[in-house]
Amino acid sequence: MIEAVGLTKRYGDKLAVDNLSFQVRPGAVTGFLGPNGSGKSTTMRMILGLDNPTAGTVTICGRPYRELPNAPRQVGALLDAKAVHGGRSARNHLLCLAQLSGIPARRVDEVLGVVGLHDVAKKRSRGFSLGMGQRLGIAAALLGDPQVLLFDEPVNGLDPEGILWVRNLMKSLAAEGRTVFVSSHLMSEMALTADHLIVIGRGRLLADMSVKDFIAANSAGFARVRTPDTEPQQREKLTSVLTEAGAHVLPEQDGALRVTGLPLPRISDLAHEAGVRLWELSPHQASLEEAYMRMTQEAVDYRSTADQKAGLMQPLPPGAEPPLPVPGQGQPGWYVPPPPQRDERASAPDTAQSSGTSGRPAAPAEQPSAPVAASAADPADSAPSEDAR
Ligand SMILES: Nc1ncnc2c1ncn2[C@@H]1O[C@H](COP(=O)(O)OP(=O)(O)OP(=O)(O)O)[C@@H](O)[C@H]1O
Repeated sequence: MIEAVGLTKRYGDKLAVDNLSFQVRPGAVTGFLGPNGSGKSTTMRMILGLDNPTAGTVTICGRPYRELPNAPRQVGALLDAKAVHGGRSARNHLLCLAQLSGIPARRVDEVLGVVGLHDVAKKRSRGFSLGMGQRLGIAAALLGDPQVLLFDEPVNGLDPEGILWVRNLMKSLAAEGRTVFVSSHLMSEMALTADHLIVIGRGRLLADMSVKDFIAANSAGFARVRTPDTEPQQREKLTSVLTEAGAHVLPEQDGALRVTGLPLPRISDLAHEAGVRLWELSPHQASLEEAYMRMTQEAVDYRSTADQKAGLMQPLPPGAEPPLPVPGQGQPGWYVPPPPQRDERASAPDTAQSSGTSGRPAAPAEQPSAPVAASAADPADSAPSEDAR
């Protein structure tokens, strides 16, 4: 169990972490989400004793990291996969970490197998790809077979097979009763991996709840309605009928309508009364990404501006019309999630009003390629020193 109470970190004028209180419990994967610069890495560094809090406390199993007996055997962490001596081989890097923590050498070969680096164990890590570096960092985190694991962006640079492997690894570690705290910007992956979420923005706690509750609290279900493509007037008629009845109707790119504010049976009745045939009437649940975007849109520090591409734009061909503006775009609170993908439609919940998980299929039951053996490296060896960034 990790517990933060009033955790605060200030760098000069910058309040990086602002009075954070939360618990990360064993037996579950807890996702740590927040926009760029929101304070996730700083929080993780304070958990690991690499930064001192300006105020507040954070403990692991009731003690600050630096007071844990044989901490590398209790806590494993991947903070910065690049923080490796490039001239050392993968095996030697892990051997050094193992020797510092009194971990037997055979454990190094075990974790090299677990992360799939056995064949390149004698190669210098300098030549490793981004994904291989991530795997080496994960191996270091697993080295001491710790009960508490922290991973900062573990799937960064991994290929699809690697992402699936990390997902199953996290879940297996949690299923063994370990505490697994993982940060990521990949919402679709978090929706499949995490049980619980801690979301921060500008250093402050925005949410501490299950993935299911988070989506339900930050998004609304909607109905997708499609009229015959061959009769566009039916679509217009239905749009005005539904709008008059109090629905909010948004056109989707493929010609369907996204309807919120009315239950599915009512949409069906109104269409029937108006003599509009329907080719599709389906319930949809918002994704974790949509819910996250909604919650954090006020807490984003680094946002790209519209790229005008003034000098690059081709003039429109004669007779062509510029794209239609999207209703509400640019207004405060505007956010239109992307249209659902086909596989999401296939796995949507039964009613537009129901809450639930992301609406995606459950994670496949693949197991990691080798038995999960966990362990820890001393994070102090693989992360920059305090305030050194
Ligand atoms: N050593 C430092 N000195 C000064 N400011 C820092 C230092 N470390 C972090 N910060 C600032 O604290 C804020 C939080 O940074 P942090 O790296 O914790 O965010 P993050 O949520 O991990 O971001 P990202 O998702 O981009 O990795 C940022 O504004 C960052 O510039």
